[in-house]
Amino acid sequence: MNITFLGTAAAEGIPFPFCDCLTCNHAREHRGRNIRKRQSILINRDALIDPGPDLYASCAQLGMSLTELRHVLVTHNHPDHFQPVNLQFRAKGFRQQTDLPLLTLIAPPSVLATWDRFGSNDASAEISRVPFLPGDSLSVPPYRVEAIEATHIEEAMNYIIDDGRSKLLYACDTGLYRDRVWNALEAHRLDAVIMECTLGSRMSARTHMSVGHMKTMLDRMRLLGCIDDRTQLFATHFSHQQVEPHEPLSRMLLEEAGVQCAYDGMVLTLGEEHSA
Ligand SMILES: O=c1ccn([C@@H]2O[C@H](COP(=O)(O)O)[C@@H](O)[C@H]2O)c(=O)[nH]1
Repeated sequence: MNITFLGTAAAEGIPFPFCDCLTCNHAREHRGRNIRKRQSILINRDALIDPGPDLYASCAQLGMSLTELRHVLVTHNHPDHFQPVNLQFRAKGFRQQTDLPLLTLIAPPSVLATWDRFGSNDASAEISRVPFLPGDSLSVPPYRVEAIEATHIEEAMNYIIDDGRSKLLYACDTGLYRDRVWNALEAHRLDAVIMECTLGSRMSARTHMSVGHMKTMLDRMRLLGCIDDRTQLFATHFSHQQVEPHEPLSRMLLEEAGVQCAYDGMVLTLGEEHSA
């Protein structure tokens, strides 16, 4: 499974244009891995999680097209994770010379309501919708997708994605899992975990993760046998208000939690990593 981080920031991005905190100012001055677009990942070339506000800019910057995209999974109904216009522009009039595969839109009902409220049309966007909720699973070859309940807003989900060779847990956005979620997770042996660490080392909250909470979650996963020393661990979805620039943040995450710090353009081939 190839995974490309299209964006690694929380709602505001880094730098946030309306902010002059140290992290935002450092990013403007030093750029590189300090610049973070809003959170989204591409799996292989055919599955995308969270088509947020920076999707087109990320693809342009990384030289990637989405013409092979077949599955879009949405975690929850927040505007930094789902922007209907990204998919509305799949309509034929906007790409007259290009045929696209039918797209499966896997999303909670609240996201599908947003899709409808923005005047979207499934037929013209060549989309087949699949209402999805925590506890649901389905097969969209080559993937098996399972949703577990996130601790964030109503209907928010994290996804377990299995391509038959490797299994990924995508854990954005969430706070500490509720007890009932661990029963569902227990059955899984994970090759990679991508977990939000919105709050860095500065604070804790119920609906987002700090490095302390991340360690608590990973310790419990280890105890249950979901992860072991071979599992690759990544932190992402950082808030400019809570984290330092990329280098000190990377050091802190590695030292305190044994976790790698994701950056925009990072590519994982489960077991390897190199820049796009
Ligand atoms: O505990 C928190 C929660 C949020 N923030 C900041 O707010 C934005 C938006 O958060 P959402 O919960 O995803 O709506 C987030 O990017 C943080 O910058 C926070 O600092 N602490």
